[in-house]
Amino acid sequence: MPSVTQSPAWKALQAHYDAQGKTLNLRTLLADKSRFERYHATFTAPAEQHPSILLDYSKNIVSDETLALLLTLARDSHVEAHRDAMFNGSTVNITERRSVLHTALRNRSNTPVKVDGEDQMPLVNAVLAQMRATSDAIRSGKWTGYTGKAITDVVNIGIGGSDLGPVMVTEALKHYAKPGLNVHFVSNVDGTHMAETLKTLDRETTIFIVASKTFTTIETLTNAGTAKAWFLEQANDVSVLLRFIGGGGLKRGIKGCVSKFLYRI
Ligand SMILES: O=P(O)(O)OC[C@H]1O[C@H](O)[C@H](O)[C@@H](O)[C@@H]1O
Repeated sequence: MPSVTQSPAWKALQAHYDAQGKTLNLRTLLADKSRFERYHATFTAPAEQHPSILLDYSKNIVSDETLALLLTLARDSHVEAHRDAMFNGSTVNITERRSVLHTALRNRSNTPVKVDGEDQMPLVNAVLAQMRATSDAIRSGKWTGYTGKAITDVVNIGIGGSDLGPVMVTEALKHYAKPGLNVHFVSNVDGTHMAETLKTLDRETTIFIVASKTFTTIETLTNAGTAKAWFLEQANDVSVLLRFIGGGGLKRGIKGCVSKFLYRI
């Protein structure tokens, strides 16, 4: 594949930067009172009347010409075709030779997303419903710890994307969190991270989530093993199955976790 920096669109953008871009000044750009009108976009959800998301890109150091050249570069690089391929379930993850279906997870319109001719939406909706049922059961106190006490602490064990995603969602939805239900994240394989977290927890009121796409990640498996050993110091072998929820590749799963508590991601 030819390098993007050799393309005419890139060269035109570079020439524009050398001639004018370097000296563009935000104060001068913002003096144009109609700039915001041209440099913003809004999103209105299908069921809503008013926009709920505003993207204001007027504060970027770009002129109309820069923007036009950037868009030409994006079009010439087939960004739109790549975007469409991602949304329709094509194999865009070329290293793992698979589609990336995070877009399907957010597809509330439910339009079919097909992989090898098979619509993935029923599976996505089933897992979302399963997750809703689990979180409702924990929040309402229907699911208790192994001695019957309500859950007070949830520990997410995962690293990389399997840590950052849950952390981000928890931060973003903090407002809706249930008071008294604490969430912890253990990602570091350095034993101190798990040890310091466990120090504050009660086995009778703690539940663990093991998040992993592959279930081969050594840090995650090591930390899950440590947590399991800690749990079994007091609980019995059967109850551990119910206190660990695995998220990730269904096929591999996690030792000591029944399939009912595995969530296919
Ligand atoms: O979700 P997992 O398969 O356990 O992988 C967790 C993480 O492992 C490594 O750190 C990779 O570099 C990350 O990209 C990945 O998110």
